[in-house]
Order: sequence, then C-alpha cells, then structure tokens
Amino acid sequence: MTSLPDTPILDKVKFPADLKSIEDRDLPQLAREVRDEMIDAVSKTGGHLGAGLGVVELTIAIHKVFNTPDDRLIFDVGHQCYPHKILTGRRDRIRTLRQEDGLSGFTKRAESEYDPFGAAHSSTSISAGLGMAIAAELSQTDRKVIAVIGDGAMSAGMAYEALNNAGALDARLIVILNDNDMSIAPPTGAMSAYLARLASGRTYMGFRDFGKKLTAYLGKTVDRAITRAVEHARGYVTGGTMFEELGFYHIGPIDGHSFEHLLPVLRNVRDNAKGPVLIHVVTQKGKGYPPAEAAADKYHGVNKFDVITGTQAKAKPNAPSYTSVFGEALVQEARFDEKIVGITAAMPSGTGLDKLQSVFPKRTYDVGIAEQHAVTFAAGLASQGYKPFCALYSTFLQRGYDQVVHDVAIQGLPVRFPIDRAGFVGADGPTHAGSFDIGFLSSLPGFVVMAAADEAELKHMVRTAAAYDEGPISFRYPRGEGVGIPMPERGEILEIGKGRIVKEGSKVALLSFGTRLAECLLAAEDLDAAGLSTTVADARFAKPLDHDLIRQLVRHHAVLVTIEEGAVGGFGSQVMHMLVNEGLLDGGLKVRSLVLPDCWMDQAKPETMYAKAGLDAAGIMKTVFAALGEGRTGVNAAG
Ligand SMILES: Cc1ncc(C[n+]2csc(CCOP(=O)(O)OP(=O)(O)O)c2C)c(N)n1
Ligand SMILES: CC(=O)[C@@H](O)[C@H](O)COP(=O)(O)O
Ligand SMILES: [Mg+2]
Repeated sequence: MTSLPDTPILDKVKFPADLKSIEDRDLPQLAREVRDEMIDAVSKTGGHLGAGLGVVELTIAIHKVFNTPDDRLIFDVGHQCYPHKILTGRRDRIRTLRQEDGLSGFTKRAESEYDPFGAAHSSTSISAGLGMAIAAELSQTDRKVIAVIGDGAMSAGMAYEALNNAGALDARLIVILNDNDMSIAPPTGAMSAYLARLASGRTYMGFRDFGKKLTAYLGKTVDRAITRAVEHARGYVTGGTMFEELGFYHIGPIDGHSFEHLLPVLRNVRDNAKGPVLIHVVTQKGKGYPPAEAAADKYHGVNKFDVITGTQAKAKPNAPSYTSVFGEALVQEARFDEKIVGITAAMPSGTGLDKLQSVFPKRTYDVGIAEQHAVTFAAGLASQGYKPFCALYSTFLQRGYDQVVHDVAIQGLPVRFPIDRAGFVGADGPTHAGSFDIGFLSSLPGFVVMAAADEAELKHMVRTAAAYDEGPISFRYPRGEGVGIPMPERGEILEIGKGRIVKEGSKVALLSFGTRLAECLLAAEDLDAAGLSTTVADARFAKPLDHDLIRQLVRHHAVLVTIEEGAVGGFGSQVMHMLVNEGLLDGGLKVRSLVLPDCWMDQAKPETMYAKAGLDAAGIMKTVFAALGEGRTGVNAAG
C-alpha cells in the first residue's frame, strides 16, 4: 500500500514560533517542503539558488532552537536567505524576489524584523553580530546572537578582524561556519585547504561526544580563564583549531543536513555557552536539487529555469556582453605582452577573467573574497614592472578603496582597474549598484578614469590600459549586453584625455560619459526634429578631462548637458569645476548635469531604473526643454 503523502507541514509554519509545535522528527519533511517551495519560486524569478539549498536544515534548526527575532540571526552575504524568508512570514511574497517592488534578494532590515542586519557584500556578519552581542551584554539581556558565514566569506580579512576582537572580548557570540567548500567558483586559498582538513580530519562529532565535551568544558571550572588555559593546553595536545587559538570554543565539524547533529548541538550552545563559540557545519551547496548538485557552480546564480530539467532560460543576446568583450580583449592583449596578469577577488566568471585563466592560468590570480588584498597585491606586481589588471565590480572596489589611494595612487603605480557592473545592475539592487567609482577615482591625483560608451570603445580601452604605464588607470562598463555595433579586430590606443564628437549640432550639446551615449543619440534625433540642433559627444575620460572639447562645446552651444551612470561628485562635477574656474559660465550658458539620483534605488530592470532616474532619452529631452525654459517634456512636445 503506497504511503499517503505527508500532511504538508510548511502550510502550518508562517513564522518561527510555529516551529515550536513541530516535532523534531517531522523537520526533515519540512525541509523537503521548504526546498520544493524555494526551487519552484526561483525557477520563476531567477536568483541565488545553490547557497539557499545548502542551508535549509540549518535555517530550520536555528529558528527551531533559538527565539528569533529576539535572538538575532545574521546571514553573511545574505544570498542564502530564501529559506529564512520563507520561514519568517515572507513565503507569500517569495515569488516577487529581486523584482521591482518585490522582496530583496538579500537580508534587509527594512523588510523584516527577522532581518536584524542587511547584507550582500560578504564577510560583515561576525562584526555586526559582535556589535549586537556586546549590545546585549551592555543592556544585560539574555539575547543570543548567531552569525552564519560561509567558507568563501571566511576568506575576507574583515572576518578575522571580527574573530580577533570577539575572542578578545570573550563575547557571547555564536558563529556558524557554513562550509560547503564552494565560493561562487571553487574556493581558493590556504584557509579553504585548512577548513577542508578540519572537515575531513576530525570525524563528525556526535552530539553525545559534544555534550560530554561541553559539560566537561563548562563543569570543569567557573573561572573561564582557567577553562581557556585548559582548552589552550588541549589545543597543543590534540592540535586545536585556529578558532580555538583565537578564543572561540570550536565545535565540529557536524553534518549541516542532519537534524540529529544540528539540534542537540545548537540546544547545548544556546543553554551553556558563556563565550564565543564557532560551530563548523559541513553542507552541500545546491543540496537536494540534482541539476544544482551536478553543476560546477552549484547553481550559485540562475536565470528562470525548468524545474524538471534544470535548463535555464537564456535570452538570445543581441550583442556580446561587456564582460565577455573585456575578457576576450584581455586575452588578446596578454598574447602580445607577457607582463599582463589578471587578478580577481573570487569572481573569475563574473569579471570575465575566467577567459584569461583558461589560456594563461599562471598569469591569473583568484585571491578569494579579498578586494583589499587584491588591490595591494596588484600594486606589488606593478612595482616590479608587471601590468596587473585588477578586475573588480564597481561596488566591490569600494572595499579596497584605501588601498587604491594609499598603495596605488600616491605611489603612482600603473595598476589597471577594469570596473564591471558600472551603474545600475538591476536585480541585485542598491548594495551592488556601481554608483560611486567615478567620484572616488576622479578625485585622485594622477589617476586616469575612463568609461566605455559601447563594446567597441571597451575594446579600445583594454588596449589603451595595457599600453599605459604612466600610473593607475581605470575603465568602467555596465552589466549586460553591448549595443551591437561592429567590433575592431584589435582595440586602438586612445589618446589619453581626448573625447570625441559623435554627432554635430549647433544649439544643444550632450556630453556623455559611458553607455548613456546611446540614449543621448536617441534624444538628439528628437531634439533635432524639435528644431533644437544637437551635438552629441563621448567624453571617454573623466580624468584628465578633455578641456579643448568642453571649451568647443561651450563656445558653440546654448545648452550643455553632461550625463553619466554615476552619483553626483563624478564626471559632471569635474566638468562643472572646470567651467566655474575658467569663467565659462559667465556668458549665460545653460548647463545641467544628469547623474544617478541621491537615493538608494531598490531593484528593478536597469532600463526602468534609468528611466525613473531621468537618464534615458525622454529624461534627457525633458532636461533640455526645462533648461531652455520651454516647458516641453518629450517628443510629443516637439510639435
Ligand atoms: C565583498 C564581496 N565580494 C564579492 C562578493 C560576491 N560574492 C557573493 S557570494 C560569494 C561567494 C560566497 O561564498 P560562501 O561565503 O562560501 O557562500 P556560499 O555561496 O558557498 O553559501 C561571492 C564571492 C560579495 N558578495 N561581497
Ligand atoms: C551574491 C553576490 O554578490 C553575487 O552573486 C552577485 O549577485 C553577482 O552579480 P552578477 O549576477 O552581476 O554577476
Ligand atoms: Mg561556500
């Protein structure tokens, strides 16, 4: 007789409190249901799948044992939080993930009281958790704080700064190391090897052994100093772990998919831990969905897909992606110049450096999630005559900014910075938008700052950067496809600081920095039709500015509009500074500067975000008409 399908449990669990009435023995079924729900949802939305599949049991166990939201639960990066969102009152909205007006793809304070800290950039959870743990101690509450951090996120220096401080403070903080032996790509670095030794070298600790061990640890003395000395001595005898040396009570490895392991360990820690504890949990990224388990990337980030086959929907590209153009152009230049090396911070495929890695593996370095180190590592290479391309997303370059200033710019070292994901990125929302690099780089003396207007320009900029050895140089380009123009066989070397006129006009001048050029050309057509003859220029450089070009535009036009995919303080600000100081505004020229809005724009399609920001053709036209005081707002006003 076939067994009746189990009565759905997930329908009875809207919030973690509902877990209290679910028997431990029924949790594996709940895990199956959460997994099915998540797979179905992400098959419709796309998003981060593998990481969440790997923490279904862990998430259920944490919410079962601890008293969230009063006990604080922080997910590092937060891309694995979909099971958490399903179990914390957001199941009904889970199919709005990463869409306009939908749920964020990461944890987000404004979204739920169960998200005590926002994430998306990695390796922040232990620091934030320590802050909350100390706050709990200062306010003398019994609140527990749990930080869940992945093995990849443990490759960033910030995680060790936090471990170091937590150990010193002897803070009551619970760190759960979710070790699935994966980052986005297979992990790199000695830490990854160390964790692998820990995970394989020590047999899984059953909860009975752990219970004896922890009771012995706690029962032995009330004086933690003596306890820690004993622990330290034990470390010397039994080869304690790095975490114990830092003052953490290290438990594990335990099986992160076994409730028999998870529940008693978490309950023991909840009831008995008095200081920092690190629980080493071994999981499988993509667990429970065979297409994800079989995939090299474990379906880290997926498009919409067919649940049965796992086949992802792939829109037919109209043009190559900027990332692929960069990757291929760099391989081409590397063939000509053996001094060219590539550096990525755990994102070989995202940056396109996987292409260099496949052709020149010994000239490509994946340093792990370590942008600060990546920048200064590149500076070290440049100081010895190499030509490092330190390829980072704009948003992740922010993490290495002091290194850019202190180790690269002040020393004038010729590090090349390919900056991908410039401007709005769409589904990842404000945490990943590439908004600030124009400003924070063009303010640095001696930096050359470029932006590609299209994929052909990007190819020129790769060649130009390879040839430029006078100091640091950056070039930015957006996520997604190019505009579909013919590509040169090889890029040309651009004249540093020189822009170009793309379309001649006589009344309005649109000066674009980056890929808004296409929208400028569309706007120019309609402006011409409205009797406003329009020049369109591609600045190419935010630093050094093309002063001759700008003076020429000022002399022969009544309106000058600058436009960029960056926040205020970038290209437009550089131009305004020049105009003011050269007295070029004294003649009544009407000048406007179009930039990203001064707010954190939630996720939507990039084109929708740019339209909302007034950075599309309609917005450009509206700006021109307003500047001329003509009150017209778009094509229909042209009549
Ligand atoms: C500072 C920073 N750099 C890069 C990334 C891109 N990134 C997102 S998730 C990830 C890998 C995280 O690996 P791990 O912590 O092991 O989590 P898993 O996906 O394995 O669950 C990376 C590199 C990021 N979010 N933040
Ligand atoms: C979670 C994270 O930070 C990365 O997975 C990021 O979402 C990748 O962005 P792209 O999809 O633009 O490569
Ligand atoms: Mg991992």
